[in-house]
Formats: sequence, structure tokens, C-alpha cells
Amino acid sequence: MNVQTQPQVSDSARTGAPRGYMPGFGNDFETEALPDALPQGQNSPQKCNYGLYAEQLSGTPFTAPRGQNERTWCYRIRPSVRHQSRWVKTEVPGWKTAPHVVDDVISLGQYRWDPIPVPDEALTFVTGMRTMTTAGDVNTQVGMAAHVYLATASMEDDYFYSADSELLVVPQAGRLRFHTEMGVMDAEPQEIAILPRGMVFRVEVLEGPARGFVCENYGAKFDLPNRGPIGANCLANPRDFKAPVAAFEDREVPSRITIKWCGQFHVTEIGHSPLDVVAWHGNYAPCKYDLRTFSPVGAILFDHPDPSIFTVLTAPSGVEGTANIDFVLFRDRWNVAEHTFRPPWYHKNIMSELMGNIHGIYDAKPEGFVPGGISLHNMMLPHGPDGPAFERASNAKLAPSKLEDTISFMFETRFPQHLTRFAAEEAPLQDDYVECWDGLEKKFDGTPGLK
Ligand SMILES: O=C(O)Cc1cc(O)ccc1O
Ligand SMILES: [Fe+2]
Repeated sequence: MNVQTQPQVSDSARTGAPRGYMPGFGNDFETEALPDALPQGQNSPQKCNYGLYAEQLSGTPFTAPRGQNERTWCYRIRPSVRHQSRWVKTEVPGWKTAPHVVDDVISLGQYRWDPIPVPDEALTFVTGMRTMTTAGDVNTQVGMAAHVYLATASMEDDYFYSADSELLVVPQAGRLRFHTEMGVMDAEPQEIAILPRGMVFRVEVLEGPARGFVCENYGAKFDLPNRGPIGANCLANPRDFKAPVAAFEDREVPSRITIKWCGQFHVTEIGHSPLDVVAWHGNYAPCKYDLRTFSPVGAILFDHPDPSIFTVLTAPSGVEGTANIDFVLFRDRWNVAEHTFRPPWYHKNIMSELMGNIHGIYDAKPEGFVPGGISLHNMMLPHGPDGPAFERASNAKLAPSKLEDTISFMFETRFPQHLTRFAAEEAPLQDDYVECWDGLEKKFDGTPGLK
């Protein structure tokens, strides 16, 4: 499908380029910020209009099956290779990469953190990245990391890309603007943004301080889940994903690009903005998605389904039904199930569950899991509703009731998640978290009947 929409908003980036979004998930888009910048009928003309250079960005191997093959052709002022210096090693101390198993840090357990305070210092989206957990191995392109970003400052003439990963960004406070090679995208709480591996960007803090969560996906890209018997509609619908229209910066000032590559960071000098793509076409692009457009499907008579029913996006691991990562959303919804314990059941899971609260109260944890907070229930570690939630739900009158003003999510991975030293020692870990289950008394007394 080819889509070219008029920009919804006319605004000025640094060069007065247009802004707007094109609908669809993984579409074959085409977009140009200047008329006729995009070659028609071929990718590599002998000379491109405006003296642009043609450059391909491939997100999958050239030979990936057609339905999975992802690449974008960029028509840019200079090719990416035209940076000025070699890559020089640099440090981004808060950003860790798997494998990262810290000797004296224990990851086996149930953990919960209060919101990480945003420090009173200049931190960008990159320097303010704080890794909570890592899983798998970046060198074999499996697994993920869960981070919190704390951003107070915009990246100025300072650009970044990750060769290691796709980044799924879940804002929780503040507003961000992603200036990317393929256009400009804004994201605020209750929206998400996806930044593909290899795509250069800088992040402007539109409203700070900004805090949010990042799922760094080392493996195959996030995709929409198969809906199975649900059919062609509901959950996340493809048209609600929005890719930016082309927008470029023609800016000749000393600048820097930082790359994340196999867990290391290197920097190079460049004499111009690398966001100089005037036109592009292809299906490898950033996008944003409004979580409020997610249409949850659930139990309409009895019982509590598996949380996979709330999967927004899934990143496959190669083993069918066994995701490298599932991104799962617990949004406001009606509870109608009869003769049912309605909150999540008690369970142990082979998948490792990291949850974040964007806003409101999560039904299994009415206290303690607050907006900005995080919990981790690692591989095969038991968990479920806390004492008060159990008592309330097992005694509630079961009329239809609405869970209002609530939006939490889960990054769930097939790989155990290892805590960083930051998560174990610096972040506000709730030492008493496991006590939330202390009130679950023995009710069994050997006699039949409901207690
Ligand atoms: O542990 C959690 O709170 C997440 C979760 C929610 C749910 O409805 C069922 C299972 C599950 O792991
Ligand atoms: Fe769970």
C-alpha cells in the first residue's frame, strides 16, 4: 500500500519543513518534504533531483521473506558516511546492555520501585537513560533491556542511534519531540513511540522534566500480534499507528553523533545535521501510537483470561508463541465477569514480567504501585493480587463495574531479567514489597463450603 498524505499540521522544524503523520503499521509509505524530491519508478537514478544522495536503510537482511522484509530508501543532502572524524569511544554510564549479570546483585525475586525522581541537572534522553533490567544477549540479537529515561534537556546538535536495538518509548511524564531522519514525531503520556534500529534521531524536551520507560529490543522488530479467532479488528488497529512525513534539517554547524553498538558507545563529529533526508519511501520507519485507541477484548461471561489478550505489540523470538518481548496494556475497561475472581489470578510464569504504571491504580495492587512506579516478577517467581485486593475482589458484589483512569503496561520476555546495580542499589526499591502478600491468611479449616 502506498500512502502519501498531506501534513496535518504545518509547523516549522529548523528549516520550515512540513509536519504531519501518515496512518498505518508497517505500510510501504512514500513522502517528500520538497516537490519531486522522490524518484519515481526507480530507487537509484544516475542523478537525484536537488542533487540528493540515495541511501538505503535495511532493517532486515536483503533476503528476508517478502512479508517480513523491511527497508527504506532515503534521499538526503549528504550520505550518512560523510561524517568528519573516526568513531571515538565514549561513555553513557546509566545505559547497560545484556549480557550484564552483576555478581553481587540478586535478580531472583519479586521487586517493586517507587518512581525514580528526576534529578535537578541537565540530562538528555540519552544521558538520562537508567537501565533497570537486561535480558538475553545483544551479540546474538536476542533479549531486551528495560530502562527509565529522565530527561530535562533537549539534544542540541547532538544526535544518536542504536545499532543494537529498536526502542519502544513509553512516556509517563512530560512531552518529547523526536526529530528523526524520517520526520518529526511528538509523544506524551498515553502514547508510545517506536524508533527503528539504525535510524538517527535527537530528542527535544517539549515539556519537562520528562520521565518514561523504554523497552530496548535487541531482536526482531515489534509486530502486531495475530488476532486468531478475534478476527480482523480490535486490540491495536493498524491505522492508529502514525509514521511521520519527511522533514529535514539543512543545518551546517559542528554536531555529534553517538552510536550504541554491542553495548558500547562511540561518538563522531559531523559538520552538519544528519537529519537531512528530504524524501523517503519504504516500510522501515519510526511511528507513534495512541494507547487510548487500543480496543481491549476480554471475558464477557466468566473467568479471567490470560493477559496475552491485551498484547499491543509482540516481538518474535523465532519460536512460535514464545515472544522475545510482548508489550501488554492494562487500560481502563469494563469488568463484567460473573461468579469470578476478577483481578489477575495468582501465578508463576516462565516469562519474566516487568510492569510500569503510567497513570492511576492497577487492580491487583491498589496501593504501592503508583504512577511512574515499576514492578518485576521474574521467571517462575510467584505473584498476584496483594492482601487487600484479594479480600476486596473475593467479597465484591459482582455488578458490571468500570476500571476507570488506569493505564499500566508490561514488558514481558521469555528471558530472565537481570537487575542492574542502579536498580538494586540506587533506584527507590521498596524493601517491604513482598509483605503486600502477608495478609493472605489460611482460610482452610477442613470443612467444605465457601469461606
Ligand atoms: O502479574 C500481573 O499483574 C500481570 C498479569 C495480569 C493478568 O491479568 C494476568 C496475568 C498477569 O501476569
Ligand atoms: Fe503476572
